[in-house]
Amino acid sequence: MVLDDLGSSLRSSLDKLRGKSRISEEDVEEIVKEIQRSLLSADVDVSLVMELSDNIKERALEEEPPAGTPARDFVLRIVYEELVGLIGDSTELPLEEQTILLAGLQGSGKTTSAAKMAWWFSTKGLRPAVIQTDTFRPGAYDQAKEMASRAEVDFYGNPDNDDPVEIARKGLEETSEADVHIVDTAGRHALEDDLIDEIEQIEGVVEPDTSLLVLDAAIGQGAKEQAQQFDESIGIDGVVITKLDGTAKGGGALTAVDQTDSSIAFLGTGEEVQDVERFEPDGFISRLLGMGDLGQLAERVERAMDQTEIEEDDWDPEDMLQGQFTLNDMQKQMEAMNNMGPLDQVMDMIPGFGGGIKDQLPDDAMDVTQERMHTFSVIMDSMTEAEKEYPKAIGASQIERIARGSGTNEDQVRELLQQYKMMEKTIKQFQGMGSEQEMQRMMKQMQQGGGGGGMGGLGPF
Ligand SMILES: Nc1nc2c(ncn2[C@@H]2O[C@H](COP(=O)(O)OP(=O)(O)OP(=O)(O)O)[C@@H](O)[C@H]2O)c(=O)[nH]1
Repeated sequence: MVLDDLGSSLRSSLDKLRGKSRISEEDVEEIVKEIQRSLLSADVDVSLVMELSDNIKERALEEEPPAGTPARDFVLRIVYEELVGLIGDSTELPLEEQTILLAGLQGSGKTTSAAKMAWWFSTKGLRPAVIQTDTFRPGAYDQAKEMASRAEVDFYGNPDNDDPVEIARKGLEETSEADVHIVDTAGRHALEDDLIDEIEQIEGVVEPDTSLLVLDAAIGQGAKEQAQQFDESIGIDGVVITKLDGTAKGGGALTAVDQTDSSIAFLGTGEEVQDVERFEPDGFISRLLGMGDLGQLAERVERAMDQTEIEEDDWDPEDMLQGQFTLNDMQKQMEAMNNMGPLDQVMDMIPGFGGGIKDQLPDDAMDVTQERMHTFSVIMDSMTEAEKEYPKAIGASQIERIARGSGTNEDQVRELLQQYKMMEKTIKQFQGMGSEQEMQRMMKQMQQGGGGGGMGGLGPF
C-alpha cells in the first residue's frame, strides 16, 4: 500500500512524545525527518516532500496546542491535516450521466480499470458502458469484452476496425442507452507522438466530462513527465492508481496528482472487477496513520452482506465490535469476510488495528484462507448447536466425535478451535475501544479539530 512505511515509522516517532505536554524543536525535527525519509523512499517528488515537511515543522512549532491537548495528539493532527492537504479531495464524479476518458501508458491498467469503474458505477444504480478503442494491442478487445461481461455492464468494441476514433464515435452511438460512458484507449510503451495524436483525436470526438490518467502504483519519478504530457494534450482531471495490492510504493502517483493539479479518483487493488475503491482522502490517510477507515469497512461489509445473502437481522457486524462471539458468528463472519477480501485488509480498515494491535498478533491470526474456511465450515456442520454457542466446553471426546462426523481429523478440529480462540481474542481487543459510532464520533471530532485530543480513545493511538 502507498506509503505503508510512513504509518509505522511515524507511529514510533510519535510514541516518543507520549506523556509530553510540550513539544521541543528536536522532537519536531525528528518527526519531520521520519516523514521525509518515508515519503522519499516511496518515490514522492523531492520538492513536494520539502513543502510538506516545512509546513508540518512550521505549524508544530508556531501553533499553540489547545489547552490540555497532549503533544502527540497535536502533532498527529497537524500531520494528518497536511497529508490530507497534499493528497487533496477525490476527483469529483457526480452520480449522473457522463463520459469518462482513460489515458495512460501500456500495461498501466486502463482496460482493467475501465471495467472496474463501470462495475462501481453500476453498484450506484447507474447504467455504465465500456467502449474499447484499443486497436494497438492484440487481445485488448477480448480482454475488455470479457471484463465488461464479468462486471455485467454494456460493452462496445470492434476488432475488425483499426480506426480508434471511428470506434469511439460508433461506440457512443451504439451504447446510447447507458448513462456513464467509459472510453478505454490504447497505450504505448513510452510517450510517443502518435499516441498523443490518437488520444487527442479521440478526445475531440468523445468530448469527455472527465479525463483520468491511469498510473501503475509502481511508477516512480517517470510519473512527472507522463502526467505533464497527458495533461498538456487532453487535460487531466484525476488519477487512477492501480496495482496497490502489490509491493508498489505509489509515491509517483502522488507526484502526478500534484503535477496535474488534479486529484485521485479510484484505487485499484487487484485483478478482479470488484477490486476497486473510490478514493476517499480522509479514510485513506486515517488508514495510513493506523487509525482505520470505518467508511470503507462499512461499504465492504454491506457488499459482502449482499453477496452472502445474510439477513441483516441475522448477522450484525456490530456484534463483532461488541465481542459477543461464538462459533456460529465465526462461521457467518468467515463467509462474509471471504467476500470482503483478505481479513488482513479488512483489519487495516478498523480503527486502531492498522499496524497497531494487528502487528502484535501472531501471523496466522489473519491467515484464514479459503481452503481453511471450507474445512472449518465442514467441521462446524458436525457440531451441535450447544457446542457452537459454547466452544469452550468442547473436550477431547467431542473433538473425536466431530472429527469423525466431518470426515476430518482431530488436529483439524483443534486448529479450528485455536483459530476461534485467536479471533475471539482479537475481537475482545475491540471492546475497550467503544462502539463503532463512538469511534466514528471520535474520528469526526479529530477531523474537525475539536474536543481536546479526540484521538486519546483510539486504542493504540
Ligand atoms: N494485481 C493487480 N493487477 C492489476 C491491477 N490493475 C490491472 N492489473 C493487471 O495489470 C495488467 C495490465 O492491465 P491492463 O488493464 O491490461 O492494462 P492496459 O493499460 O489496458 O494495457 P494496454 O491496453 O496494453 O495499454 C493486467 O494483467 C491486469 O490484470 C490491479 O489493481 N492489481
